[in-house]
Amino acid sequence: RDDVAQLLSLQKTRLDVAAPVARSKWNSHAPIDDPAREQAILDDVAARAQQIGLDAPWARRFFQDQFDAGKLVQRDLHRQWTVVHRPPFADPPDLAREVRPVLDRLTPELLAALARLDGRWCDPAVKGALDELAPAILGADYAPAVRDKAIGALRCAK
Ligand SMILES: O=C(O)C(=O)C[C@]1(C(=O)O)C=C[C@@H](O)C=C1
Repeated sequence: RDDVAQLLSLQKTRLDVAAPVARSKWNSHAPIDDPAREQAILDDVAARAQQIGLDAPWARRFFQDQFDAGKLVQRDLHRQWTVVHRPPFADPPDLAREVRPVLDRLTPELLAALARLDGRWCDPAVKGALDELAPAILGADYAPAVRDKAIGALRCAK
């Protein structure tokens, strides 16, 4: 249960970075989707996963889900700001120097949390903890669609 809580908290911390990314891109007009950046993270994830004995294709899928969940958050914010004709932010965060390093620090922490759970997604205790804690930890601030996207790879496949 503690391992699940820790994983979900790290996922929440990563999702919380979507808002500063969105503010930076609102000012710079950079597209929300950055496939080259995603590819670079996924290649790093696959290499690190192998080193710690995690299934690399599965780890990629998990991180793709984290990108997609974050992009739902970014798009929703941009939609709201478009509706109200929001002017540029006065003090936007610097994407490369301030925001992406936060995401990069979370990558090995997330992988370690995943490795601790060791693929036990069908273990009743893990399933129960996920069902109970995902709404509490992720659902506190994020819509069900965001939460479900973020935990897609953690669901028992049986
Ligand atoms: O770094 C960015 O530009 C982001 O928008 C963040 C992020 C991510 O979650 O890591 C999400 C979407 C982009 O396609 C690339 C990466």
